Amino acid sequence: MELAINVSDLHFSWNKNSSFSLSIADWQVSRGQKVFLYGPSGSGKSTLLNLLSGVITGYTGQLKVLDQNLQAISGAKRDRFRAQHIGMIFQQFNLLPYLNGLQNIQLAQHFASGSVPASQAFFEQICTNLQLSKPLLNQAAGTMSVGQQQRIAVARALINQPELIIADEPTSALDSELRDQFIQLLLSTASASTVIFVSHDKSLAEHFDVQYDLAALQKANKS
Ligand SMILES: Nc1ncnc2c1ncn2[C@@H]1O[C@H](COP(=O)(O)OP(=O)(O)OP(=O)(O)O)[C@@H](O)[C@H]1O
Repeated sequence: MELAINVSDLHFSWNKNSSFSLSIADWQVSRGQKVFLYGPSGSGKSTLLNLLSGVITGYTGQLKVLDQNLQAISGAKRDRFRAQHIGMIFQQFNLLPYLNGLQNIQLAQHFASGSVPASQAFFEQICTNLQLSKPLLNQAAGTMSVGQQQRIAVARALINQPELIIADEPTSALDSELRDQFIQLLLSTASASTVIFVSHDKSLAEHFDVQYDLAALQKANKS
């Protein structure tokens, strides 16, 4: 079984005085698996995602993401690895408001320079799946509705065909019907990728292959 994520004896604290620490003794995610990760506020979901994407380091134990030990390489290499292999979707989408939809998507391609550029056919497939019309691609992101921004953010995360997609509470601004539609859209467009999707909302778990409660994952490992 090829692994996308392989964790053993992972331990992380923000600093010596921090009351919070994240410890996972053993956790594996296979390539292509669609994973739902939930847990209450403050349980460490964003901290774990930041470790998985190499945004933070300074942990002890083993953490391999797509067979790469992100702590063993330089910050610049980590940034390049993230741009080329990981697509990220955040709660606030992080689009640049003065750029249009297309330019926001192209930014991801710019940062991933060195990887094979997406073909026009793949770009068009993403636009069709995510219902991104030409007028929307030409519209400034700052003037888009939340749902439109979200679809642009997904296109940006998928355009480099990353092996791993990390989504941190990307549905919190949507009502429940749009939430389900959004997840189906994301999972069908990212069918070849491993997806780690984080939310407080357990009712979304049914869309995924496997679900983890982060608090239980930590406790189970301690017992
Ligand atoms: N940069 C930081 N420096 C120090 N402590 C931090 C930092 N970021 C987060 N923490 C602490 O780490 C703990 C876990 O936070 P984290 O954001 O990972 O939780 P979460 O499960 O994602 O929460 P939420 O669902 O509310 O977003 C919290 O106690 C938080 O205060």
